[in-house]
Amino acid sequence: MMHFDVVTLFPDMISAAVRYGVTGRALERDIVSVSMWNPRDYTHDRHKTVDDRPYGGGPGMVMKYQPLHDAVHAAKQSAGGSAKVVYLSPQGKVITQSLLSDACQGSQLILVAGRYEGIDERFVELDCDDEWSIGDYVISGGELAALVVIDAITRLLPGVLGDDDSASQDSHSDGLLDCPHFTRPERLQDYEVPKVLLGGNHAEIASWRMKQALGRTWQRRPDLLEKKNLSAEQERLLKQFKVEVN
Ligand SMILES: NC(=O)c1ccc(NCc2cccc(O)c2)nc1
Repeated sequence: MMHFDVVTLFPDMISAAVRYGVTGRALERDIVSVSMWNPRDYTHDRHKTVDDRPYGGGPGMVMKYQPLHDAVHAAKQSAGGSAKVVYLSPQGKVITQSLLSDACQGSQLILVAGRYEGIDERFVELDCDDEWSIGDYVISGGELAALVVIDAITRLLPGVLGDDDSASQDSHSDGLLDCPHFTRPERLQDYEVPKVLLGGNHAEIASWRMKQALGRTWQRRPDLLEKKNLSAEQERLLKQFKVEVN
């Protein structure tokens, strides 16, 4: 059982989003659990203050250390597991499929979702083990980033996806982009389904799919291809793809 604990000022945002699809089924089957911890519940002043003005001036507010620290402490107590605390921010390490598959090994992940201009740096330094980013852009809070992490990790857990190998067939699971997919009708306007997919030759279909994955990666994300050591067969298929497109 993997425990996700989300420290967030908007707990309903998290609980509402994880109820659907793959994550919803994983919750029902107790493969994962998701708990929310609201820093506002760990304030002790009348106004339940979670933010304050930035030292040095400037626009916006900064989340205070103490409510965040106490919320994380409560999350750690709840599952007693070896919890890893991750702060989601544009300043973090950009997540990849391999980083997420490594994260599957742990049993408890505490995800801290910031709002406002950010959080007191001393919380990042003292209480967080890692800082992750879902990409080089800024959104209004870390909650959507936490949901991306929860979804992407949950899919990788054993038993979550239908036939296990569909996760391994995911794009980016072998460092390549996904191949094209088709379903009925066979003909749409002048665009036909590739004939090879209509036959039953599974070996031929598998190599067509690999060729397409290699070709699309070469065309759209050559940076990913740089990182890959291709097998002789993959090199042959990519070469064939390049000939066919020219
Ligand atoms: N790329 C991301 O993972 C990401 C994460 C959070 C976020 N917004 C909240 C926030 C939190 C901290 C600093 C800050 O500047 C903004 N925006 C983008």
